[in-house]
Amino acid sequence: MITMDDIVREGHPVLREKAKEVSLPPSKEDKETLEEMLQYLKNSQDEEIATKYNLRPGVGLAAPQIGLSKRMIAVHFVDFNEKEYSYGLFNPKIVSHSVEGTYLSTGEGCLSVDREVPGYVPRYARITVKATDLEGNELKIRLKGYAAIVFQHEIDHLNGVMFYDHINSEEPFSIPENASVADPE
Ligand SMILES: CC(C)(C)[C@H](NC(=O)Nc1cc(F)cc(F)c1)C(=O)N(CC(=O)NO)CC1CCCC1
Ligand SMILES: [Zn+2]
Repeated sequence: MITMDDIVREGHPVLREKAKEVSLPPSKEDKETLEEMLQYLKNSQDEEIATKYNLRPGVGLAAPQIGLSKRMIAVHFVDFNEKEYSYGLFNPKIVSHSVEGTYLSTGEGCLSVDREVPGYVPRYARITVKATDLEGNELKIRLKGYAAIVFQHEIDHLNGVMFYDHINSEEPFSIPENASVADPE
């Protein structure tokens, strides 16, 4: 099982690499790794297991965060409107996005970053993602709000981008005027 010991922290070069496409159909090994990434998120959100294995509760994980420079991400969360998202995805790609922006009023953190980095992280408010799931289905997923933020955060990891790269260093709590907060009303 994946534990916090398997999660690389900022400073590790793999977090700044552009991850490689996974050749499809995926090898048994790639499929198992992606399943383990999804299982980490489920375990981390289970009070008992998270406590027993000292797991930081996560909503998303990208393969580079376990030292694997491959275009694979896992997400597992419920959004502000109680909609559930649970996916293991190969080669996710943002194929279109809104002009409007969004951000979390709490800012963002990262399983690979053991410190608080204050500031708003501007994201696209709506995105359409194409990817292949664990069953080999080609998906086209339209996302908005918190879900759009999580997917953008994870896909950024595949391109060597960390959330704080988006924070305005002069004015960390400034946001583009066409951005609205993603938090629940
Ligand atoms: C870094 C961390 C603070 C752990 C963040 N979790 C989070 O924002 N909230 C959360 C997590 C739960 F499991 C259950 C719950 F109710 C709330 C997170 O998982 N990530 C994923 C990550 O680091 N991926 O690489 C960071 C989030 C910041 C915005 C989107 C993802
Ligand atoms: Zn992260």
